[in-house]
Amino acid sequence: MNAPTVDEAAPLLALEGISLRFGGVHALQDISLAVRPGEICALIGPNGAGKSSLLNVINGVYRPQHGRVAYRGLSGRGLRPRQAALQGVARTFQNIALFKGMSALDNILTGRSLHRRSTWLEQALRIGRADREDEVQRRHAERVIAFLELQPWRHSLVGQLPYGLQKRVELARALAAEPTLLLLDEPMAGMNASEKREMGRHIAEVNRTLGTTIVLIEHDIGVVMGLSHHVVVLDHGRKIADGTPDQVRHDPQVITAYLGTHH
Ligand SMILES: Nc1ncnc2c1ncn2[C@@H]1O[C@H](COP(=O)(O)OP(=O)(O)OP(=O)(O)O)[C@@H](O)[C@H]1O
Repeated sequence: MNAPTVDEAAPLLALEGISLRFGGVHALQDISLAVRPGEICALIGPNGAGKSSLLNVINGVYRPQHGRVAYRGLSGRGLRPRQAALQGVARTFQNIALFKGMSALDNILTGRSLHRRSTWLEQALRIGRADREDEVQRRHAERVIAFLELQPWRHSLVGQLPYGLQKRVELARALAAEPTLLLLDEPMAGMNASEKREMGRHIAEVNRTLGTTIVLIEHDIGVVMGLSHHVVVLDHGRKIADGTPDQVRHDPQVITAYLGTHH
């Protein structure tokens, strides 16, 4: 997979000195990092390193005790989740969070909710703007479905789809929101090798074709190194490396953390 040229402009997202505690647990300690527009940035590290917590700080689910989050000209202790969504941050979850009894298309349509102008009453009665909007949202969802090659399953109930396709529907739902920054929490967890290749291809395509900036958590180092422009390594809540895949691959601290010989 060829990495696209990454814009050298100012960061889209900058974290400065982020610390997050849960009681006595220091989930994140003094984390600073910058994500440039158009890049795929991977967060890697052993279990419990703080990767999911960091995604939750970025999209405002967790508010750090210390530090600043700067995103698209907004800067502060962190965004609120709704503010983050309105500012173009979308995410997927480690454990699939879809409506299993609904079709793939209807799940993907839920990703369009922020783009609706009609009130819930207009939507419930299917009157006024709601009717016209339905058509627009559906057309948009169909474009995402085509882009991620999900057409054969658009009317299938999500709960009946194989795991790899459910993960792709979840990616589609996040993409339906037209995000500027897409956060993917283990998009390939639990997949076999060919499903991982397929998902890696789609993620690269989203980045390359739509220009979406992506921060992803992934455990499979082979996948990460082939897909990402930028890799940040966390261990026990601290950042231990930050650089290109090649720089990180040869970092002695990273090798030690992964071999687990320093604890
Ligand atoms: N809501 C919470 N309440 C209490 N402790 C938490 C909470 N969320 C995370 N933690 C703790 O913070 C630390 C970092 O957890 P986090 O889930 O961010 O790590 P991770 O790198 O994503 O791990 P994994 O790879 O296992 O998903 C862990 O010690 C975890 O137990």
